[in-house]
Amino acid sequence: MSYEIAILPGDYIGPEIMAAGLKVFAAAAKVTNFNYHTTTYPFGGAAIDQVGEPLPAATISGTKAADAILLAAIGGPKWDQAPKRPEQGLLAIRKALNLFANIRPTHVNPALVQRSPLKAEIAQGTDFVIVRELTSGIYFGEPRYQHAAEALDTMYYSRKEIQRILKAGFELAKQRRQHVTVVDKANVLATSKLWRAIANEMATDYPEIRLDFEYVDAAAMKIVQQPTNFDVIITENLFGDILSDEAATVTGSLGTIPSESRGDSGPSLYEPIHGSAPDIAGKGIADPLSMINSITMMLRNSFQETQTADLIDAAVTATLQEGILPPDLGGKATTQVMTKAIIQHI
Ligand SMILES: NC(=O)c1ccc[n+]([C@@H]2O[C@H](COP(=O)([O-])OP(=O)(O)OC[C@H]3O[C@@H](n4cnc5c(N)ncnc54)[C@H](O)[C@@H]3O)[C@@H](O)[C@H]2O)c1
Ligand SMILES: CC(C)[C@H](C(=O)O)[C@@H](O)C(=O)O
Ligand SMILES: [Mg+2]
Repeated sequence: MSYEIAILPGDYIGPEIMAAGLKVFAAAAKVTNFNYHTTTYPFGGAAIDQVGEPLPAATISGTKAADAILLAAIGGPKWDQAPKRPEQGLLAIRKALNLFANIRPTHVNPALVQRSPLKAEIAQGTDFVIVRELTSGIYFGEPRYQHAAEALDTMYYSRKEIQRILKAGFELAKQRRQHVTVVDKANVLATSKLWRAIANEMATDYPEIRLDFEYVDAAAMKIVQQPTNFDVIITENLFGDILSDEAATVTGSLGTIPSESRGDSGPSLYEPIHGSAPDIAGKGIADPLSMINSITMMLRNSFQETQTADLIDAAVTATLQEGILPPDLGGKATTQVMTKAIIQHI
């Protein structure tokens, strides 16, 4: 049995952290005899440069046929004025593969409590997951236009779209601490009012789950004030985008957080939640942990390969405990030094 993994290195620090992650993966897989095969596809700005299109047809068909997809990050100033931006490719692949549920964990690693910008007593024990709706909402709603005098975006949600993301969140909460917080703006937005109504209906199917609601502005405050109060946050596309960068920072750095984007069937896509970090690209200092953590998330969730994932996780923790940290976590270790140190622990 060998798994087929589609690799999308992307732009700026994307190829740097992808290379690091794949080295760590290969070292661990060798020890556990885990079999896999990778195929690399152009995506994002790199694909615009190669073929004039951020999501080429071959990348769609190759990723669809794979068992899982690893993406590093796309975008950057080089393509900011391009007729089609790399980000359009990212939205398009999420839509093409129906990856409506985006799972973004916020876990404060005990080895990194001191790196959180929050006081240690507030940060420690933080362990929640943001379940972000990924293929609808204001990112995709029609009509949309930009004219010189005015512009329009539309926030749209159908009942079916809300039901399936809420279900994903409730099911996840069943395996965790049975607590769901739906984050919305139901004091203003019609879409949020529908989310609340459907969440309350669905709650009757999940009597074991404690369900509460927070307005997004208050939730943004509570994520830094009492992050341990959350277990599973379910929220719409744009709110989830914003809150997940905030939540990531509580853990010490945006540079460590992975994500899974999944649908009802077909391969999941695993990627760091951060972007292509053009400000540090080419300097060799990108934190590879977000990519490495995306690989362990893939191993656990798509392949049920806990042995290889545990091996990598233990090597990462041992490295951090030795005080080998990248600059975003307050250390001096380059991407290469981090990668070598982690491999030495495998
Ligand atoms: N999924 C994706 O591919 C994705 C996600 C977010 C943003 N983007 C794109 O990335 C580009 C840059 O966006 P941005 O600068 O607003 O956000 P960003 O997430 O790339 O960077 C924000 C800050 O975090 C730092 N950072 C991020 N990842 C890091 C890592 N692994 N190690 C160390 N530091 C890290 C950066 O140096 C920067 O200071 C934009 O084109 C944006 O659209 C892509
Ligand atoms: C690059 C951008 C389109 C993307 C998003 O907003 O979804 C990113 O910020 C993310 O969080 O994956
Ligand atoms: Mg984002």
